[in-house]
Amino acid sequence: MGFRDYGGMTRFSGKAITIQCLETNQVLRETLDEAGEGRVLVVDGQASKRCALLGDILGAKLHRNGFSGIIINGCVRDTEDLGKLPVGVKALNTCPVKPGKAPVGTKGEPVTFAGITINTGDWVYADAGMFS
Ligand SMILES: O=C([O-])CC(=O)C(=O)O
Ligand SMILES: [Mg+2]
Repeated sequence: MGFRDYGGMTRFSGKAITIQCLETNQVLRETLDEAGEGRVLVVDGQASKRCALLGDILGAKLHRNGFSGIIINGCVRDTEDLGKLPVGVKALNTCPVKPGKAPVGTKGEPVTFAGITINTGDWVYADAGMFS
């Protein structure tokens, strides 16, 4: 599936919180305002490479609010800054295009990509070999 590491940590773990969205990251933005409590965001962006769902600003919030990391079936941007954060960020690729802001998507529903289904509350253990 070709997931790559863009965060400062390649090993991270925590309880999953699942999101599905397509080329818009408003549901992700709102979720990042919660207390992370070591959780891992698992975002099914449906493998779109047309825009990035996370960049330096949301990445900083991910760290500040106490999430362990994020796994995105989609793209990120601002990767130089993401790499300085002590959180995990796995994504398919980079894309310079910003996402839409429409509040469209699901949160807390099971997501399926890379051949596995992840539910909110599942424990996720990520390392450098994950999904590669
Ligand atoms: O614009 C966005 O939503 C993504 C982004 O670049 C950031 O989080 O810095
Ligand atoms: Mg940015």
